[in-house]
Amino acid sequence: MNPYETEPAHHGADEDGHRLVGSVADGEDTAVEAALRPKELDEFIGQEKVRAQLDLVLKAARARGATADHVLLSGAPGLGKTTLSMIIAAEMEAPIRITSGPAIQHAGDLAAILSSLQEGEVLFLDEIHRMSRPAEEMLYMAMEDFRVDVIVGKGPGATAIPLELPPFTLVGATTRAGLLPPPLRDRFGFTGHMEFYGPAELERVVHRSARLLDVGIDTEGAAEIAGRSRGTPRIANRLLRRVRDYAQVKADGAVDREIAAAALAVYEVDDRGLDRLDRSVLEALLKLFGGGPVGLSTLSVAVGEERETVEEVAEPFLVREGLLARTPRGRVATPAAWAHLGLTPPRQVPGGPGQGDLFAG
Ligand SMILES: Nc1ncnc2c1ncn2[C@@H]1O[C@H](COP(=O)(O)OP(=O)(O)OP(=O)(O)O)[C@@H](O)[C@H]1O
Repeated sequence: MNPYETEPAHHGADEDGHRLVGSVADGEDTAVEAALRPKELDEFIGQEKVRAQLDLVLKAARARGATADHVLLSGAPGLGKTTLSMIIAAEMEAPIRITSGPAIQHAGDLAAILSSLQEGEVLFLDEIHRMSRPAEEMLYMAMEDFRVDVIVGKGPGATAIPLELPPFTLVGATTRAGLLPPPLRDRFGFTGHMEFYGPAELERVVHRSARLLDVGIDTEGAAEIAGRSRGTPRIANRLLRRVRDYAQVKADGAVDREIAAAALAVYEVDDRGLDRLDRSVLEALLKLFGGGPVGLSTLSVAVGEERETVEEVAEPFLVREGLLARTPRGRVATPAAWAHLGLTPPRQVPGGPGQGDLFAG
């Protein structure tokens, strides 16, 4: 692990990338996403607040003939941070360079990138919170003074050679703005928080992508996919591609509610966007432990998964959906979880311990 990493390693990230409902990009996403990215701010669906704020920042910079202020975008994977950074560059009619925090291990790596930027260029730094500390410190000066000190030599003979940089716009992306050290956060002129998308917005994403992929889809078919997309355009686009396959093989290629539901049933994505892993966690919690509380380790053994997989891959969405709660005594199912799986909660003995209490800890 990188000694400078400011966040625990993403045990779950690789696994998440292999799920149909994972929000991290997989190989196929990378290949297809370029074609599906909105190219202008007006084309970008949802995120009204961020869009309106960014629109002002960019228009003002353009009117002044200046380079736009540095922009920080925070939000979960797949919500459109890369897409927005490309839109920023397009709106500023500037070229864009794309890199990521983990790719910059040494300050020298960053110096090489910064010193080759053109005037006005947009530098997109994904996962900026995972950059090494020395690179981060170099970035402070570059952002503020458009200057870096390049250290030449080692030990007592080392000298710092100042290097002027052309003005550029840094667009940093992070899953959690709170992970950034305050001096770095403070150097951004504008921070946009990306929210999960609502069903109506996701429907628009599905319709737009279907048009670009030349897939016939009706309103109900799009709604069916949107409702299972976990608030995330990347997942909506991925589900659409799988539904398209199904429609081509099993029907005439057109997508309606029935086709979408049947296709996603094949892939075990239920009407709320839960997949096999999510449901097996919920089922174990409800059927084996009476809804909890049950400790994470016990729950993970029961599901046959690693602790990290349950905690980092399955739970965040279950918590967000209000199906599972993390309490000091262990994991607890909510009434919505019982309802979602069509099960009836056991009757609690007044004052007595819940069945799952036996397993808590
Ligand atoms: N507002 C939107 N309107 C239409 N499509 C969108 C929107 N936001 C994202 N998408 C689509 O979702 C996909 C993923 O978006 P993007 O790569 O920008 O996400 P991201 O937040 O940068 O993810 P990561 O953090 O993993 O890099 C792209 O194909 C993009 O076209």
